[in-house]
Amino acid sequence: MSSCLQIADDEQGHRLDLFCLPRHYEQDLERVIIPHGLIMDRTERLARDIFHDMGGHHIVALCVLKGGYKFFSDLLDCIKALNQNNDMSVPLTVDFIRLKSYCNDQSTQRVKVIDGDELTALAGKNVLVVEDIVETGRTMETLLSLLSRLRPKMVKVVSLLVKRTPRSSGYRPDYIGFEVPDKFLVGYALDYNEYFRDLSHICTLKDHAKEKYEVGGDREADGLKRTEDHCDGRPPAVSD
Ligand SMILES: O=P(O)(O)OC[C@H]1O[C@H](OP(=O)(O)OP(=O)(O)O)[C@H](O)[C@@H]1O
Ligand SMILES: Nc1nc2[nH]cnc2c(=O)[nH]1
Repeated sequence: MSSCLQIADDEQGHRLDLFCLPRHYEQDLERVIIPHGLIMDRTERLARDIFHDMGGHHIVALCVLKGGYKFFSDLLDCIKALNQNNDMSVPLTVDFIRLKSYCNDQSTQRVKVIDGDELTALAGKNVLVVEDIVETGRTMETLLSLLSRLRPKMVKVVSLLVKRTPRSSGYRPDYIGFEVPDKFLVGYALDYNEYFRDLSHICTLKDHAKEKYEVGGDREADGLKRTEDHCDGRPPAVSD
């Protein structure tokens, strides 16, 4: 089983005033759960593991947008650094796919392919899928089934985060950065209705922030379908 850094369920995280944070989110955040520096340190090690396991062959790194873009960029920078400083090196090319299933802090249970490159180029290739978080596992299982039809030579998945949750299908990526408690996380490109991607640390949200940036109004009364209809990838307007 892939080893990873465990963030315990009773981990309280860190006080906000110990870190630099954007002023526009100061009232919305609860705690810093994973500081940016720790993300970078763990990413460096994941890059080394991937380089040793997959090195020697051309890798197509497939970024799962939007949430995966920061981790993808930092992970590839680390692999590039290894390429420059080792006798062995691995040619890297990149591809992108955009998948969406979350609205507010819940899965709509339908994974939509919004857009992406023509992925037929993945046939016969060693593919490294780069994802920010696995929660239910639905997004990754949908993508892996889509990829299998393209007949790649090999597919490995790296996810920065895996959530410990009873909602999980049991799916585990090949490489995992951190295993995290069952809390909704934002920052480092993880969003809440498109906000908070512009935050460096991974944080929890205050309850009032979930209401402030909510899409679709009263979720209890509206039900899942209406909420899903309102989540079109455009950030809701919020007053300061
Ligand atoms: O394991 P799951 O329960 O399927 O959840 C994981 C997915 O949820 C998020 O995507 P989201 O739908 O929020 O789109 P985004 O990447 O544009 O933020 C995240 O980026 C993963 O792709
Ligand atoms: N931003 C964000 N997206 C998710 N998708 C699945 N789980 C999460 C989460 O905790 N935060």
